[in-house]
Amino acid sequence: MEESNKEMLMIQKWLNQHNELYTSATRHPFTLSIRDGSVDLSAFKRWLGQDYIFVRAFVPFIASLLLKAWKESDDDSDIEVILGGIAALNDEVSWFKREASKWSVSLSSTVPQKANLEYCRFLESLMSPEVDYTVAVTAFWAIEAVYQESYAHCLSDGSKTPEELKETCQRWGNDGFGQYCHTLQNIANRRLEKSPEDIISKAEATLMRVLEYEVEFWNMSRGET
Ligand SMILES: Cc1ncc(CO)c(N)n1
Repeated sequence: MEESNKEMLMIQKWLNQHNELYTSATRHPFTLSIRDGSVDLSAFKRWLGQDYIFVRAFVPFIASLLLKAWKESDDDSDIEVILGGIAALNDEVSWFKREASKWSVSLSSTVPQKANLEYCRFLESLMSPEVDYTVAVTAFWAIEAVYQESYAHCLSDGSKTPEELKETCQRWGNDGFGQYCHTLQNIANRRLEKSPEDIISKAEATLMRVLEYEVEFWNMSRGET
């Protein structure tokens, strides 16, 4: 391993080593098509309905992370950070309902697609008490960071994001959420620094699984089941 990697924090090292996979999740053709204004609105509506189902499954995952933080964390402030994430999700669920009615997407009749079911099943597996807090908080950071990076890119210089999709991009692309993701990354790095080798490799494998599920989730908006 080159010298620089030794001092580098674990997450940064992994993002360098798995840069291609990280880029395929954070610069996906779907979000790039939002950024260049060529997005197919039926793909956007498909994503909206599926993501509402995902966010509903995300709630118990974060609740389980709060419990792991309470039981295992060495730093009480982690609980407040995770609590902040739960509070934001409360607002997020109502945002989805408003946005869905704006696009006449019926959330109640949306059927979860295969990629969504598999991702939600993976989330559920991370809720098990056997899964270490360090592994789960690394997954939480990765899940949030993919959306923050993807949607921030739709708002940065040179973007031609359609006006009616800007609110969606702002939801995850805003600086405040960017700060929140950095806070999560710091928690994950702090925990990883003190973790034994087996936990570190479990966290790395989980990060890669999250990135793969995120790519499949974006692919789903194309409508191939
Ligand atoms: C699929 C997916 N990943 C991440 C996020 C961010 O919370 C989301 N809303 N949906």
